[in-house]
Amino acid sequence: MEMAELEENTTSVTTSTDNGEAEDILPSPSPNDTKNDDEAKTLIVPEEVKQDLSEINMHKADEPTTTPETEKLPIKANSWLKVYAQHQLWKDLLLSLTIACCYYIFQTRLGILNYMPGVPASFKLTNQLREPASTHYLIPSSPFDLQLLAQQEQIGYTAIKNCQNKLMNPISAHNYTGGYYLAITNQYLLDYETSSHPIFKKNFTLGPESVAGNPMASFRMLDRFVSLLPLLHTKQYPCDEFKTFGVKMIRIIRWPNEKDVEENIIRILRLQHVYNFKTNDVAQGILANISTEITISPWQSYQFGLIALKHMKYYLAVQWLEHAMNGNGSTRRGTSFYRQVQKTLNEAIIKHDSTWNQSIALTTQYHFSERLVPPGTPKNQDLTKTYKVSETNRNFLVHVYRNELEHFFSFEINYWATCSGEDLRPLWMTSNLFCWLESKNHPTWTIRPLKMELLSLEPDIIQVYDILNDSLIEATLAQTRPNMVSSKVVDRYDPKLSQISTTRTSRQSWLSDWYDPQFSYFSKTVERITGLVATTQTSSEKLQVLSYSFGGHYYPHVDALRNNLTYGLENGDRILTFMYYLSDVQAGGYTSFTAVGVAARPVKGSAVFWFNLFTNGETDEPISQHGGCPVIFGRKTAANKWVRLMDQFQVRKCSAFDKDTEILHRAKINGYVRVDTNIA
Ligand SMILES: O=C(O)CCC(=O)C(=O)O
Ligand SMILES: [Fe+2]
Repeated sequence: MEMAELEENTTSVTTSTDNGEAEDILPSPSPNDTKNDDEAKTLIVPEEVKQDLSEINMHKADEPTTTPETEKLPIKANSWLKVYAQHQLWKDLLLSLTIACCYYIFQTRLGILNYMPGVPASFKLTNQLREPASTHYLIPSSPFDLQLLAQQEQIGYTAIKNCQNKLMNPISAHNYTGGYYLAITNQYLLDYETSSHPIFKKNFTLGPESVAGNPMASFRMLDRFVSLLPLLHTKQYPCDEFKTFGVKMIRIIRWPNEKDVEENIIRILRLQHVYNFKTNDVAQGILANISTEITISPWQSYQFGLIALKHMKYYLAVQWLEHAMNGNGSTRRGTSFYRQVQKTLNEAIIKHDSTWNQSIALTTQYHFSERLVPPGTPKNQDLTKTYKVSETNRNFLVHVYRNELEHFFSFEINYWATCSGEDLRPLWMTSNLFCWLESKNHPTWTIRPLKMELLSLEPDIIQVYDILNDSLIEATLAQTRPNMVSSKVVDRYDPKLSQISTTRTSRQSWLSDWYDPQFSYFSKTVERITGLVATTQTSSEKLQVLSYSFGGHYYPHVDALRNNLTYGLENGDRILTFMYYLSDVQAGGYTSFTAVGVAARPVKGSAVFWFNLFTNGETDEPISQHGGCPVIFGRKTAANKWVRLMDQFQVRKCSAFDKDTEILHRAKINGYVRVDTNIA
């Protein structure tokens, strides 16, 4: 399914949601609620609701009305509150407000966290207090969330470490509960000391950030919080310091739950799926040839298998379950754990094989990875041959795709390949690509020419370096960080289906040029580089600032809004995307141009830009299709400036069919300085 970017109509979305919630919570006025029938009548048809009513009746003109009109009326919360106030019905006003508040608290503040095994019931109750919506803690496994958690765990670790000595006292160690707590304490300490601790030891100040940017360390941390720490957070645990830590944790952050662990696993599975990381490597803590030395136990491998199965990544489920059984040789045959894993593995193999379909096999072999088990395949068959076919097949598909033939899976295969750094551009193109110094586009660049790099010809995709300074980046992030919310996408065919989605797992915030003069730099720079109009309110959208943590991605899409063009309809569609990179990324996080066959590397202070529309106004699809590759280590921040079509009528000539980009053309006319070495 094709998704397009949700444009900036968040205010209207929120408003309608608020109204929707409020409808349910307000008591429908009943005669018992009011003092007499006359008053009740006045309430039932309030003046400002009458208008809504007549509108609704207009739409429902043909429907037989069996129930009184007022009962069907979708009355807005604030309408009723106003009515109560106007009529000085203080009791009703108070009641409605109380119900509204309770509803709000239950819906937004209290998560239903029944995931924590071994946590006392009283503890669970307080634990249900979650952060208010719309802070940056909103998404499980978000970097800020994990960072704070990692920072706090330092305190918990010190408390537990002190407690270990107490528990090793011969009297408590021999007592039954003392022995139990000592065992768990030791297990916790070992777990911590083989994951987060070495990271903190390397660099104490950057410790929390490094844990939060490392999928393996984060997973191990969340898993400790969910499966080990609750066992210690009991009345009996002889360690007051740790109890204080637990209570503080609930107050200042929240206690992570199994959903957070699941989200972390999903992100690691996504990394495997896109980058083709081998399960055995991941279990050894190796991602993208970088060894984290943070490993996954057989029990945890089993959890990975279960989550992969739940999310229908059958080939990964099979691999993780196999690993749980024999991966590191420590799982003994015949134990109940072994049998449990075996049972789940059988289930996964059946599901895997039944989804195998010979007719689509050639295009989706990467989905099935190296484990190709079509029904009837003899065991121990040499699969290397089939794997090779898939490589050849992928190159073939790249070719097909470049020739713009419809092919369902090819863009996805190109996405995986380019995200991994493969260059699929044809020779005719790469041999004509170059870098140049641009000094004539605008007087600004006379003294400090722009470093331009052509990533693609027809259409031109250009990356330009060193156009942002660190202080502006800092200011932008500081300004937007508190307002980050999870990004949404809208269904191309049904805009009502806008939702937090798995196709786009970033967080975002909007920043206006008019908020602070320093932020107008982003629009001005677009104008000075592209020659388009971008600094007026109608010519470009506010800056959209994005943040991705590990596993965060944006599945291939086009930025043009087409059918979903509602916000700023009169300004026209998104003619050009100018995307600034506000950070480097430790590993991953490229921007893949699926049809062109190349990915831009995120370099802090650079930007990449391209036209989404032809000069005749139509969407340049699939060529403008692109996606944000999953971040492997670290965090990625970027910012989009979308330029709209209508205000460009004087600067970009319309034509029936002209794919050419003006920027390179103009540079050539200006006599640009060509640099043949790669700037990046
Ligand atoms: O993060 C990226 O590299 C791509 C982001 C993107 O395509 C978008 O926000 O529309
Ligand atoms: Fe995009």
